[in-house]
Amino acid sequence: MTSNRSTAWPAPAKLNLFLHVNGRRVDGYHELQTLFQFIDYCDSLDFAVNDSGTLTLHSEMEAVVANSDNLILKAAKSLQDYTGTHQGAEIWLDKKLPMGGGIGGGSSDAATTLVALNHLWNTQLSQDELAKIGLALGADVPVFINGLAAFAEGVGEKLIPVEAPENWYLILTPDVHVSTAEVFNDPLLPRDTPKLSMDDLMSSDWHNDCQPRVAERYPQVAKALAWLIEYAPSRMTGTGACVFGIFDTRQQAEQVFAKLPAGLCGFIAKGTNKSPLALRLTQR
Ligand SMILES: C[C@@](CO)(OP(=O)(O)O)[C@H](O)COP(=O)(O)OP(=O)(O)OC[C@H]1O[C@@H](n2ccc(N)nc2=O)[C@H](O)[C@@H]1O
Ligand SMILES: Nc1ncnc2c1ncn2[C@@H]1O[C@H](COP(=O)(O)OP(=O)(O)O)[C@@H](O)[C@H]1O
Repeated sequence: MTSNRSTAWPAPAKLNLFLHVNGRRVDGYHELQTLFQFIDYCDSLDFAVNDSGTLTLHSEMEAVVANSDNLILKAAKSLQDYTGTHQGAEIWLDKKLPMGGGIGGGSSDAATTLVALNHLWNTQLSQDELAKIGLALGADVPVFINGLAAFAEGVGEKLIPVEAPENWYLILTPDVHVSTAEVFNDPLLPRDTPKLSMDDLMSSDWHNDCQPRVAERYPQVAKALAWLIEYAPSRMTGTGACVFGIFDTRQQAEQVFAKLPAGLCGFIAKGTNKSPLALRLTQR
């Protein structure tokens, strides 16, 4: 083990408690309104800083995604380029979050890399500067950098912190990869949900406009939702494929989890309005 290894930087997952599609911009991107909340289910990253400037990543996910395509190395390189630092890092990723399921693991890994290396390299960028670098890597990176549950607008970059109920969730992970681009290119995707104002945020009808089309095209998602909805209010997160059921207590979530039939997989997590990454920073 390298002696200067800084360990256990969390990269939490997120849920989109709702995802409303309000319109389509001329550049083809969609105007969204969404409510991001973190859950206490995380990837974990270790970092060892070096003076040679080299960036290396150790991860079992290399079998699925080449290291050169990994958002962790892209984030570290972006921070080097932006700050001009000559420092590098050896990075270890313990991957727990299912990939491509709409819970934001890649974006969260990128955000944790930016926040941790800004700290360990002492490059002293502000949160806003880190969020700007992060946005170029993915629309969901800024919320992970800010570390607070947020109402988001635009393509997800305009963030207003909110206190959402910190429920317990049973999250089901259908074994299917849903392409975000494919969902947004679907001619039948509803794109006309009226915009909410902050005042009616908590009292309005929360839904996910992508859910009906994804459920229709992916029977595994439809099956997970059909089962879960029998026990709790349930929705899809992001563009899928994961779906979550909402519970008041861990015990209620566990009772339903115990009934999970063969062929469905999932996990239990607690919603949290302050990211475990933000908590890690304050503990330093
Ligand atoms: C919609 C969200 C909600 O959290 O879905 P999930 O990725 O979490 O499922 C995200 O903001 C997704 O953001 P991000 O993950 O950066 O999207 P990308 O993969 O870059 O988008 C792939 C493609 O989807 C389309 N796209 C994406 C976001 C958006 N607001 N409008 C779009 O039309 C674009 O064609 C884009 O090229
Ligand atoms: N560190 C990473 N973790 C997860 N996915 C990554 C990572 N780096 C690059 N990717 C790529 O990003 C894609 C989307 O990842 P992820 O964030 O898990 O999905 P989603 O945005 O649907 O939650 C993956 O399928 C993978 O190709």
